[in-house]
Amino acid sequence: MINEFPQTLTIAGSDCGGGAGMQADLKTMQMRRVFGATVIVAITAQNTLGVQKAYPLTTEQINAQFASIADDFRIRACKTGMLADIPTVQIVAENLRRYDFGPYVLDPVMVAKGGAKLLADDAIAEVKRDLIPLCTLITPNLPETEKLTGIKVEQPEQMKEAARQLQSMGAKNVLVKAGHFNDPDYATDYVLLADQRDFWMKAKRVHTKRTHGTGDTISSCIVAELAKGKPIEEAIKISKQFVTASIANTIQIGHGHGPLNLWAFGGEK
Ligand SMILES: Nc1ncnc2c1ncn2[C@@H]1O[C@H](COP(=O)(O)OP(=O)(O)O)[C@@H](O)[C@H]1O
Ligand SMILES: Cc1ncc(COP(=O)(O)O)c(N)n1
Repeated sequence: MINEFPQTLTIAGSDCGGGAGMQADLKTMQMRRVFGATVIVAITAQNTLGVQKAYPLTTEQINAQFASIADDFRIRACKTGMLADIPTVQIVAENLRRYDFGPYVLDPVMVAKGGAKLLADDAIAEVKRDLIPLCTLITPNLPETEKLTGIKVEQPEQMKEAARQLQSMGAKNVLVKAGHFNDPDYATDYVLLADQRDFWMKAKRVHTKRTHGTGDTISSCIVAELAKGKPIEEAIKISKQFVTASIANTIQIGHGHGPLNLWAFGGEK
C-alpha cells in the first residue's frame, strides 16, 4: 500500500475551453507526475473570450462522484475550485467531512478573468463557515481576499493583515496571490504558514493577457507536491515557479485571455 502511486482529487467546474477549471488542474497534476481524479460540480461553456453558460450539477450527481472516488482510490491531497452556489458548497463540505482525502487546498474561485461570476454572492458566507475551517491552505486572489475579509488590499501590509484574518477564520496556511496587485514590475505573493512563519514570493510580472487559469494552476500544483509528500513551504515555492514559467512562455491559443503553457516548467520523475 505504501508504494501506491500518488493520487489527487480536484473538486471543481469543467472549462470546455481547456484552460482553467478542472482541465487546468488535471493537466498540471499530469505534468507534476501524480494521478488526478475529478469531482465535477458544474459544467461551463467557456473559451478565452469568456463564460457563455454555466450549469451546476445536482447534489445527487455530486454525491455519486464522491462515493465512486472514495470507494476505490486513496486520495493523498485534494482541492476545490469553482463551487457555483450554496447547495454545492454545502454538499462539498459534507463530503470533505465524510471522507479523508488528505491535505485540502481551498481555491475560493469567485469571478473568471473575463468577469463572469463563478460563485453566487450569497454563497461566500457559506465558504467562510463551512470550508475555511476544513482547509490546510487557502489561496485567494486579491478580489477574493477582499470579499472574504472585508480588508481593501492596496498595500503589501494589507495582504499580511488579511492573511492573519483568514487564519483566525480557521485556515491553517494562507497564500495571498498578487496577480491583481497594482505593481507593473512584479507579481509578489504572500504566504503565512500555520507555524506563523511567513514569506514573500516575488516573480517578474509578465505583460500578457494570457493568464487564463493561473489560480487553478498554482493551487493544483501545490496539491500535486503535497501528494508526493513535500512539506507545504516547498510545495508552495515550487508551484510559484511552475506558474511563473507557464505564464512567461506564452502559447498562442484563442482570441482573449489565453491559457498557460503548462509544459514550460517541466515535470518531475
Ligand atoms: N502577469 C503575471 N505575471 C507573473 N505572474 C502572475 C501574473 N498574473 C498572475 N501571476 C501569478 O499567478 C498566480 C495566480 O495569481 P492570480 O492571477 O492572482 O490568481 P487568480 O487566477 O485566482 O486570479 C500568482 O502566483 C500570481 O502572482
Ligand atoms: C470552471 C472554471 N473554474 C475556474 C475558473 C477561473 O479561472 P480564471 O480566473 O483564470 O479565469 C474558470 N474560468 N472556470
